[in-house]
Amino acid sequence: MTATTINDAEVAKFTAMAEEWWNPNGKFKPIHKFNPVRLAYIREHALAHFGRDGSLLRPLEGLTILDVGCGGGLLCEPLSRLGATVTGIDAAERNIAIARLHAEQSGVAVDYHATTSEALAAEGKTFDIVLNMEVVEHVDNVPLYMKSCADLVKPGGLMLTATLNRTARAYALAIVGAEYVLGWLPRGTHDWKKFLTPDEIKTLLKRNGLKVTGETGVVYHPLADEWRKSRDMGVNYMVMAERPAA
Ligand SMILES: C[S@@+](CC[C@H](N)C(=O)[O-])C[C@H]1O[C@@H](n2cnc3c(N)ncnc32)[C@H](O)[C@@H]1O
Ligand SMILES: [Mg+2]
Repeated sequence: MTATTINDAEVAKFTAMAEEWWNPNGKFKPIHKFNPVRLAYIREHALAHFGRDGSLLRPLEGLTILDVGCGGGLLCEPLSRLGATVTGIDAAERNIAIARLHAEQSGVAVDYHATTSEALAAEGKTFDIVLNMEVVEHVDNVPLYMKSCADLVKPGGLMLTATLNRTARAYALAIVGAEYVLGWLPRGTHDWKKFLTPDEIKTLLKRNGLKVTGETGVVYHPLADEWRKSRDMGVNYMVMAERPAA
């Protein structure tokens, strides 16, 4: 049997929620709220890394982006609007169907496929930027997942990872708080044991030939009802890495 990163129960869970992706007040409300800060992070680092002029209408023109575990395409669409050539993949076929329909209705070009990072890496595909946003805590075989995501990064390219830290605070906020007290997320969305610390993520990136070049925490500000970057990586965080040019 070939090794897979697919956890059937996780993929079934996301399949069951697929109709909700583009509802800003639905089950993915936290991701909608979270989207501006991570889009800004991706945009800022893509511009800096590839020497692009942010004042242009489509500053990412000519760059290829792969969004692994793209869900309904909440990142794919705005990145395509910024000019990038975007491919979105997800293990849940239903997500891909919803993402395709929405992109079509919005008049945005995104190349969507129901597949996995390991399948795409086996084909030898590579991209300027690989996004790994809120997925690693939902997969099986994390080493294979991180290796295949890293293999998909071109020499000189970037990989951005966002996930949840395995701390007591993340348990209190992301699981007890978000799922049970506030009801922001359906109960059972996250399994604390599957969370990875920034050091574990960085070790996996380095092991697969990437150089870690940045990291930030992301924290919710209740009064502003807004997520912002922070030095505090204790709950939500993002890590940036690059594959040295060949
Ligand atoms: C929390 S959602 C994040 C969606 C998207 N990246 C975002 O942040 O808007 C996790 C996504 O990963 C997908 N997924 C789970 N396991 C996967 C795997 N092994 N390979 C690819 N996608 C997977 C799920 O179907 C789901 O759409
Ligand atoms: Mg998650």
